[in-house]
Amino acid sequence: MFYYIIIALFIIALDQWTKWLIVKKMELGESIQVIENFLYITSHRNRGAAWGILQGQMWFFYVVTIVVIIGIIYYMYKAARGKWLLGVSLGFMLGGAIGNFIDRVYYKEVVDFINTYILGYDFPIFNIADSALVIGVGMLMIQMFKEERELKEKTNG
Ligand SMILES: CCC[C@@H]1OC(=O)[C@@H](C)C[C@H](C)CCCCC(=O)CCC[C@@H](CC)/C=C/C=C(\COC)CC[C@@H](O)[C@@H](O)C[C@H](O)CNC1=O
Repeated sequence: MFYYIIIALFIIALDQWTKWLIVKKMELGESIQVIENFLYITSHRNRGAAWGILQGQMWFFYVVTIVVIIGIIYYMYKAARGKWLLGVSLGFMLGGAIGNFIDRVYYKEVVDFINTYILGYDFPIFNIADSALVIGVGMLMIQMFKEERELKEKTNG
């Protein structure tokens, strides 16, 4: 249980440190090429959620994020005992949710800077917290499929 909180704290620290660097070192809209036509660091702000949906609906984001955080901590306490993959995925999601929550409370918008062109499509600019959330969701799905398969094997005898 305790290790998963450490993972979340590490992700929050990394997320907030990178966002602090972007805010301090870069002008809004400034872009630095990392890998041509693939990866750029672009200073960007988003007052909404993914793809900029629900711009400015801060109260909605506060409520949803707090529900998400409480749900993760409860689930971590109840279900993650002994299931390290589940615990790690919850730790990633918790870190990501809190990382963006700090931005929304402090800046009233989220700092984004990872600008990738996946298969030529200009994917929305995101940040470490988003990556941790998406990775956490992905690991949670794997854990669920694993449990599903084990359950089937057990019932099939
Ligand atoms: C990743 C969740 C987004 C994150 O949710 C959060 O904070 C949570 C904790 C609080 C929200 C209020 C609730 C979830 C809204 C669900 C949602 O939005 C659909 C998600 C789909 C997702 C599949 C899982 C795809 C991925 C997208 C992107 C991330 O790609 C890596 C693009 C990110 C860029 O648009 C960037 O500008 C976003 C900005 O940083 C603010 N981020 C958020 O709102």
